[in-house]
Amino acid sequence: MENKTQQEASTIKVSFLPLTCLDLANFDLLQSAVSLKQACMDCGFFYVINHDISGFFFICSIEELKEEVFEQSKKFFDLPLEDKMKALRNETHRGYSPALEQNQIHGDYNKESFFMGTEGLKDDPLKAKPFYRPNIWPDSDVLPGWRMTMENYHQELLRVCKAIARILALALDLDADYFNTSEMLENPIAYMRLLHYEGGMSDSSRGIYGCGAHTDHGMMTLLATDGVMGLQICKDKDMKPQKWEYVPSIDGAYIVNLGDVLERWSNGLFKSTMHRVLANGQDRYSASIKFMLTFIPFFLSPSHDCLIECLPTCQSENNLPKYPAITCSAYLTQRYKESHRETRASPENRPK
Ligand SMILES: O=C(O)CCC(=O)C(=O)O
Ligand SMILES: [Fe+2]
Repeated sequence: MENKTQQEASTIKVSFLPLTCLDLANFDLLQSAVSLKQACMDCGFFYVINHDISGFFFICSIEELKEEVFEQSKKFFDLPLEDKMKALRNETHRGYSPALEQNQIHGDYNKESFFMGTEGLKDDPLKAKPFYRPNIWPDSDVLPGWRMTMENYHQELLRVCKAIARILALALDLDADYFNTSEMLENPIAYMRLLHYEGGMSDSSRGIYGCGAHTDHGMMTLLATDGVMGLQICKDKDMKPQKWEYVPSIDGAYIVNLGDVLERWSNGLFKSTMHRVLANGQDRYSASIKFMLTFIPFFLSPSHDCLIECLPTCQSENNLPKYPAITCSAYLTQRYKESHRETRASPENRPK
């Protein structure tokens, strides 16, 4: 735990951060890849716009779906506690997590959340694996259509993630479709988290935050908020005093941040940057989806033990892999344990 002086100093220097904006409608993928590469090396946070994906016969408005997600999310969190507790989070991290559960444990106060993940299809051998277990849903009589909204959103954001992954692959000097194969993004582990910050005030001198400082575990996170300010990032965790910069929400854009898996794969070239949420007394809602992007051969369960290891384009004789290879299941299991232990795992304590 930082001492009081450091914490106070770390919150004095706050400013807004101008971030790169990735336009998915830009046909010049190489140009997009060049600016994305810079953003990923700089801080791993960027905006994505023009993510509505149109096919021959339809235009799917993810923006409309997003609004519905926020409406439905609010309806759920507005339910009496006893109704929400019927969907209480289970051992595979799905369902409702009340505000008090994380209170004091993570330094996250007044925050309630709802988790859902990727489900294995019927008769799919993956279904038996912990990361593919069935979700828990609120009662459909109480919240009709809730489950469908969340499942559609989850599905649509996977398409946005795949579009971003093409440009990320180019930025890493890989083929555009490197991540979009049946071994990878066809079957990703993707956790969605709805959050409701219940209007308390952060107090850094007492280690109280909406969401304490952390890095995200997976490959990338797509974040939408209701526009209430709160998210901050710290580009250099070793700088004293730490400098925290606000990342504002922009209408029609997602905030994307890279996670630890991509930092490992890219041999530290791309950053998984520490971030936190300051609560400012207002209610705040956010929805994030974390893509784990694992090497999972279609319909093969042993794939849970695939390796996260340095990408071929990120190593050379003079730049040897910095992180040992680790199986995906070992890595994710360890990270989940850490984030549910007594204190939130600090970025310094990530598995080596
Ligand atoms: O609520 C937010 O703005 C950020 C939440 C976050 O960092 C996360 O879900 O990992
Ligand atoms: Fe996060």
